[in-house]
Amino acid sequence: MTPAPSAADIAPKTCAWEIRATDLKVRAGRRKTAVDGLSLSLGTGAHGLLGPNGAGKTTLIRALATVLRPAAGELELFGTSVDGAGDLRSVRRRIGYLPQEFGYYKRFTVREFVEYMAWLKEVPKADIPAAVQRAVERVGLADRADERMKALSGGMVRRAGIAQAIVNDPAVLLLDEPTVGLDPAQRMRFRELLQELGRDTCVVVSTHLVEDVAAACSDVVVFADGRLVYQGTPRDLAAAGGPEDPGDSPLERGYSALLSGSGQERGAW
Ligand SMILES: Nc1ncnc2c1ncn2[C@@H]1O[C@H](COP(=O)(O)OP(=O)(O)OP(=O)(O)O)[C@@H](O)[C@H]1O
Repeated sequence: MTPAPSAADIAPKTCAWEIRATDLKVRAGRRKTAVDGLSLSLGTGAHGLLGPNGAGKTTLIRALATVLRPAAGELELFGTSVDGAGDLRSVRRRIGYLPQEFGYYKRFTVREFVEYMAWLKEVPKADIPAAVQRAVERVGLADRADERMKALSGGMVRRAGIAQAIVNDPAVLLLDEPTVGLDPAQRMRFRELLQELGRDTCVVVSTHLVEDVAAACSDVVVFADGRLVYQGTPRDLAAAGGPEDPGDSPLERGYSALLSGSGQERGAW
């Protein structure tokens, strides 16, 4: 008789890196290779993804969310290859994703929207009400949870988007420009949430706001023209800049110095 599987056999595989890309290429549209030979390993922590317009950040995040399939190279999430050949359901259950633009039914209340996303993520039915309540509380929307989505301001809609991304307690959380439209107080609160989430989650946050990265991320990934330009601590990135580099803060100057070294002009039109 075959022995029953042990708890270790059926527990989710633990791995040093939640995300591992090796010479990864991803296309945006038919022709453009927007991620062009990326090798990168990311574990638990808040990783700030910086790069100029068109660098390939959104394309990378879409590949990590398993929305886009790699064109070449290897991408592993939780040690499982996501080349499109296998069943990705168990991987997707462990991902939270806030796209730059996300769809929702305007007549849904915030609670209904987040509940719906929890159901799509296959959160066990009995756990959904508490998971939704916790998610809306974490983004400061508990008092608006029973209002319809169409009655919310742009910043509140984005906070509802963050709530749906965290409702399944993801092991990998992907946030594409999450602070767009947030007022200063909410941005501060978001930074705290990011720090909190980064303690036990692999968070990748794409942003143009270098200060958000400085305040909330333990690791910075700079991406330009589909390629990795830098990965390291915010402190080391700041040290790469000098007084002659453009920017309002040491980190911005370090970022500018790196981009000009890689042939990119930060902020050039
Ligand atoms: N559907 C598409 N068809 C063709 N090219 C595309 C498509 N989507 C994106 N691109 C191109 O791929 C490159 C990377 O785009 P992407 O949106 O990933 O960059 P990004 O770093 O997120 O930019 P931004 O900071 O402006 O949001 C750009 O050159 C863009 O023009």
